[in-house]
Amino acid sequence: MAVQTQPSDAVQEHGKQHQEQLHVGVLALQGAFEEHANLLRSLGAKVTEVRLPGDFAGLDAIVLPGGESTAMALIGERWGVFPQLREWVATGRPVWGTCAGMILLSNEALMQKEGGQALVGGLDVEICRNYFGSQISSFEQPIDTTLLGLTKEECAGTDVEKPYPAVFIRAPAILSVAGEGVSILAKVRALPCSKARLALEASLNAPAASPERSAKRQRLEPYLTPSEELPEVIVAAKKDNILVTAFHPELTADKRWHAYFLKMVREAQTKT
Ligand SMILES: NC(=O)CC[C@H](N)C(=O)O
Repeated sequence: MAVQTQPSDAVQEHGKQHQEQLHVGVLALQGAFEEHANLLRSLGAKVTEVRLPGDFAGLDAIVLPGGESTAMALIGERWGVFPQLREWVATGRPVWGTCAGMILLSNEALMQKEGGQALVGGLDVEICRNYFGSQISSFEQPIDTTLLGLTKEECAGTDVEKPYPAVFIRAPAILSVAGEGVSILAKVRALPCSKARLALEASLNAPAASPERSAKRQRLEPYLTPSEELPEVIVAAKKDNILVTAFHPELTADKRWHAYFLKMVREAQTKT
């Protein structure tokens, strides 16, 4: 009997698929993790819900969903998943934070809950929690996504020219970028809600007069001073393998942000 030395087409095909399937962890402590998992699966990824340090094994990327960043931080510290996330981000592995997840990935968060909150950090930006207001001030806003540079094929059939329907729910906004190399992917024009405005003003009162305080005043000035045009805030940004969006791409049928993230993960793999 002839010995088969070449793998059959079926085996090769299976091997190819196996090699190409991305394995994405979705932080599942609280919030909209299931919706992310479903969308990622629909784009061909294998998904694991991450609750404990042992759940990181074999992952190519992690998504931090929307929800309540303070609750996630409390559980995440207690269950030991936050220290591991910090290491994940610090070693340059791909990660995407949406809404609460974006708060967790920023190095500085204004309007924190009383007593402060733990962050994962990694992206050198200053964000303001609940910039746009409370739950009842939720809104949908079309945003331009041409900067993502996706083709129609990469977007699972979505018309990339069409504005993207971004859903904002108690969303944060990026007010300033401190470090080098942060690409701004989307902006919207909006004033801070009254609570956020008060918090921004209060943050300028401490510490005592110092060069840091005047630098901060300069950064926050556009959000506090009335002008003809509404101030612009950043709602999507990327640096190396960190992606953040203030809105909730898992709550729409449009898959372009998930497709973009998976593309970013594949590119990260070819670089290593
Ligand atoms: N929809 C959301 O993820 C809201 C985030 C929430 N404002 C927080 O601070 O965690």
